[in-house]
Amino acid sequence: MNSQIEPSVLMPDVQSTLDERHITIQRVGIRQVKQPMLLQLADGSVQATIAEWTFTVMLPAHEKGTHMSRFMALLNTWRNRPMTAETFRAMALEMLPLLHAEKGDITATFPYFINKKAPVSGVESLMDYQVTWVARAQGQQAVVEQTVLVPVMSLCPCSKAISEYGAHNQRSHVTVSLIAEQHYELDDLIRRIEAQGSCELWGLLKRTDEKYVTERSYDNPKFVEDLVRDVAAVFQKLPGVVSYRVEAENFESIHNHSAYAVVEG
Ligand SMILES: Nc1nc2c(ncn2[C@@H]2O[C@H](COP(=O)(O)OP(=O)(O)OP(=O)(O)O)[C@@H](O)[C@H]2O)c(=O)[nH]1
Repeated sequence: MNSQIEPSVLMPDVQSTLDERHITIQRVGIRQVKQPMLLQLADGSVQATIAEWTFTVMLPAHEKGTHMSRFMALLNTWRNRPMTAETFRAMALEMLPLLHAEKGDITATFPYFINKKAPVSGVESLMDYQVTWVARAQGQQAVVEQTVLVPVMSLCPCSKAISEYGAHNQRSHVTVSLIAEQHYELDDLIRRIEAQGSCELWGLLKRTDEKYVTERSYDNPKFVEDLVRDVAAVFQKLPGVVSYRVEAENFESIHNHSAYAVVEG
């Protein structure tokens, strides 16, 4: 064997052969890839997190297999570059020529951390929020959808109205998916959503803060319907919004099931 020849050239390349079943595959790729990820924040700092990635492309009917190794190769070239939703979009556009694909999607789900100050004592602690970015690319265009899951507190208005004292309350998950013509920072989206809960959450609370949270939620009761409507009203008014979806799940403390609502606009 000639030692100058790259060994893979001599190997059969099965995925490059012709397929005769005439079936286009809408999405083929890899998923459940866990990798460190750097986020470029608006204040110039960089946050380290870990993302779970999915990469897919459309495969034309005549091609037997995609270039499976190139998804990971793409991720490798981006792994030290701090990401924003905009660079994530650029990554999806870069994937298409690399994979010889007309169409493809990239999804990354990761925890995002905000340093919050408790409402009375001012003690600082981190809160985690689950974020998902989906970039859908076709030709020269790519659209990014940002989804954030924001935990808040909800207190039942009915329970408050019918009870001589107290009211049942619980943790609620408010999940907003947004496609917009202009960029919205994660902090900005999260704060707009948190403001609509009966009360927001913090990682660390002292007794003075706990009193505040208890009274604030009591003064601001919300059904699951109130949560989705109030959050939807915020996103309806934001400039450049193409579409939004607001979902709320209340982990009811008086039931072993959740109350649930969705608004799409
Ligand atoms: N297409 C495809 N490849 C698979 C699958 N499972 C494992 N692989 C392997 O993924 C490996 C890398 O795929 P390719 O990107 O085509 O590798 P390559 O031909 O060395 O690289 P390129 O020349 O860049 O295409 C190959 O060894 C494939 O056999 C599968 O279900 N589909």
